[in-house]
Amino acid sequence: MGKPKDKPAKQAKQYIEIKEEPIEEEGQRAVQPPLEAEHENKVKDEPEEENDDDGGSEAEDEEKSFDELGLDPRLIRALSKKDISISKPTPIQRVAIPLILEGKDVVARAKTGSGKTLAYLLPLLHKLFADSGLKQKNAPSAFILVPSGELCQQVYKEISSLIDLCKVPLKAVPLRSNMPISDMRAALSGPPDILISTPAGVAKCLSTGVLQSTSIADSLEILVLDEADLLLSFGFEEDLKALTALLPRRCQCLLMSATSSDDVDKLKKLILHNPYILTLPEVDGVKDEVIPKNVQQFWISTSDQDKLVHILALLKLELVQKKVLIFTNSIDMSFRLKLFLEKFGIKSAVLNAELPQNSRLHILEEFNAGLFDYLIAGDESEAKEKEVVDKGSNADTKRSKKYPKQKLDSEFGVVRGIDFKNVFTVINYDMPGSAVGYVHRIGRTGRAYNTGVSVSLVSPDEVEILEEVKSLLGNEEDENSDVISPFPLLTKNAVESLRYRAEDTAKSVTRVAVREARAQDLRNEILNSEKLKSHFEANPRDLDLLKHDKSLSQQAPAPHLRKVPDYLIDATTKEASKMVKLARAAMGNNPSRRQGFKRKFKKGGGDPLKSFSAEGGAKGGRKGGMKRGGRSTDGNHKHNKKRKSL
Ligand SMILES: Nc1ncnc2c1ncn2[C@@H]1O[C@H](COP(=O)(O)OP(=O)(O)OP(=O)(O)O)[C@@H](O)[C@H]1O
Repeated sequence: MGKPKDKPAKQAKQYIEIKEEPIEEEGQRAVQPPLEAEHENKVKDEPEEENDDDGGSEAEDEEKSFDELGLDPRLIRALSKKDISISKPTPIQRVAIPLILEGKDVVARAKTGSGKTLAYLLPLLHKLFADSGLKQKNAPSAFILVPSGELCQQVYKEISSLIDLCKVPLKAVPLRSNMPISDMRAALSGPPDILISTPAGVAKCLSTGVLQSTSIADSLEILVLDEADLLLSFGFEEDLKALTALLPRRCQCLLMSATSSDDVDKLKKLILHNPYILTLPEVDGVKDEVIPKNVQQFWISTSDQDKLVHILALLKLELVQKKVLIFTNSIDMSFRLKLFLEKFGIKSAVLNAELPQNSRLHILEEFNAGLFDYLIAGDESEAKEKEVVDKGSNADTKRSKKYPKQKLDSEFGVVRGIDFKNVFTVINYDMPGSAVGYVHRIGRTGRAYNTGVSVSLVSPDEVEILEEVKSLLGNEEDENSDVISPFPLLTKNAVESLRYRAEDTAKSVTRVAVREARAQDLRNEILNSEKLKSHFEANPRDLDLLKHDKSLSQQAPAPHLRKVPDYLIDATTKEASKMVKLARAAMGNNPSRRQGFKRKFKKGGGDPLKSFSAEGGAKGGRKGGMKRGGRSTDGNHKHNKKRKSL
């Protein structure tokens, strides 16, 4: 088994800023300052190391393999056997893995989709392989705490597949706080080596005696807080405090997060001990590293009422590539959109906190497996934040209050951390309520260095939040550089050509129709949920049992709405649509080809989104690129100062 060959701190200096907290005096981890208390340790920068005296160069570090990080060969083989073979570590993995193997506490903040899960899972498994069977235990050796049930399942699947592929006798179990106590007891009998749960799940085990605090103190070796920025905001503070008091001094703690926040700081102070803090550097003062560079971000200025016709034009005229994940801020709006799109023959599924968990997991699995192309996610947590900003001005937000909060699953988190596979386009039908919410939503595309696009529909009420996002992601030194540009492929003509049909159809999607569809979907999914439970127990790999993008309206779409007549589409839009299709064909379904595609277009300067001008038609190459001050849809031209290169 190899050892890390370079000092980890040195290894990826060029990618990640490493800060090491000063050594505290020896003490019990159990004696922790209260959450509110000021942490006494100050973060200090690592001493400057101008020259790489170990001979390591930036290029060499980029080439570092998993093997050179000192990981167990079984894990490396397992990575190569996964559905999408993983051969080279991502930057955060390159830095975090050796530190974790050395036993350090680590705080890792890295952009969405950058591979944080494997950054902690691989060294965690490596350590458990080595320790396996050494000591009789009464509780799991590792706890992985996540903020939502979906993430719990996702992490569990990832661990289970690695354990299976490595053929080691380790056991991981996922836990839900709403599980019956008898199920919890059965899950923890043994005990398993790894427990994946929300903090509430662990708290329930403790309060019901399923887990003993002395067993945790004796057995726990590693604690991971994944999506740490959410753990406190999802209301797990008390549960975490209770657990902290039980942590043995030797327990290694890891904290993973895509964004930094006061909550992350609180957790760091509460739980970690002399951690290495891995954070992304601001490259040349540019802060947009939070969102991967390979995601092109666009916006469209529109009134609230016109959002339907705009999204129809984007999807029906094929101006965005599939798969498409669409965010709304309420469940009602999700169903309204689904019903509306159905009328035009566009099938979609809705994901929301009201559905039973089995259904939600199955919807995610089907979408990830490519069984349908459009998923509408009701991201109500963002609406709540937005309500404060909006003072309740949004009609759909108001309507959603009819559905009492307790009906929704409080551990549902549709946005953050969920690894939606191969989503090319994220559309914000409603803008999220916060800039951080925006980062997490957009992070569902461009994962693992694939390319992606985001398009936000921005009404006058939402301009403020757009500005917040711009200032969060923008380049302080060059105020004119737009991180989010006006969407260049949708012309005013294209929108107008669909306006009559869209407005006429929108009238038929009444509140009553929405309410009925919502109730119908819930009934279907409750039935499905039971079938799913038993079916998946018997056939864990079968994805084809139930389809979630079924039509909810009674009538089939009218033929004239299903197909947009040729005479309605102007030449510019046809050209734009053709280019998007060509781009899709060039990429195929294989995500790994996307990178190659991007390189290909880069060389020729012909990425359609970069080179197409809605005014002048597609010309390819730099000359044909969107001009300064060029105009996309009405109202956007003023903001079209300069396009960010990717
Ligand atoms: N070294 C790698 N090479 C290629 N793909 C990878 C690598 N590591 C992870 N991935 C893939 O990248 C995707 C995103 O990884 P992951 O979910 O860990 O991101 P994340 O940083 O946790 O994002 P988020 O902050 O949104 O949760 C996953 O599909 C994962 O399988």
